[in-house]
Amino acid sequence: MSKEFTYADVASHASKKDLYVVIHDKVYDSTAFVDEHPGGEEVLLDVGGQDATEAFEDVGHSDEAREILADLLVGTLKRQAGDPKPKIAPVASTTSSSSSSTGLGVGLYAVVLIGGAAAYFAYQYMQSQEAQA
Ligand code: HEM
Repeated sequence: MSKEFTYADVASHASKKDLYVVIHDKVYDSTAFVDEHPGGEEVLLDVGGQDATEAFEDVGHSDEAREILADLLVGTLKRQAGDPKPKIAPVASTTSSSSSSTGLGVGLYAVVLIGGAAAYFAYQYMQSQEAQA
């Protein structure tokens, strides 16, 4: 069974020699990895003892990076009243991108409808011009 940490527990591990980060509500001990991080130690130290989900996901880390994470796992985050809200999960961004593609679908539908209507009125106009001639 994995250990549970509160935010306060995690926040007490914020130094280079003892560095925990939270990503997607899981707690990772990144101490051994700081020096090896291809993105540099600075960025990791910046999020030490905090929720690094957004920072981690913004970079678009590879599957290999996620495998490294799995090895650093020490437990899960136990949220308490008053804790900061969870940072945006990738699931949420997938949902929003799929909903925006639905938006495009509706948009295209509207373009076809409006285009059709415009063609119809243009046709009517041409007919009336011909009638006048
Ligand atoms: C313990 C958590 C983390 C692990 C295990 C990790 C792992 C890695 C790995 C393996 C790479 C190489 C590229 C790749 O495979 O995606 C990488 C690159 C990078 N990481 Fe992280 N990372 C962590 C957290 C972070 C955080 C919190 C930031 C904050 C912004 C960050 C910023 C970067 C950047 C900017 C690069 C690109 C470096 C480059 O291509 O020059 N990483 N990371």
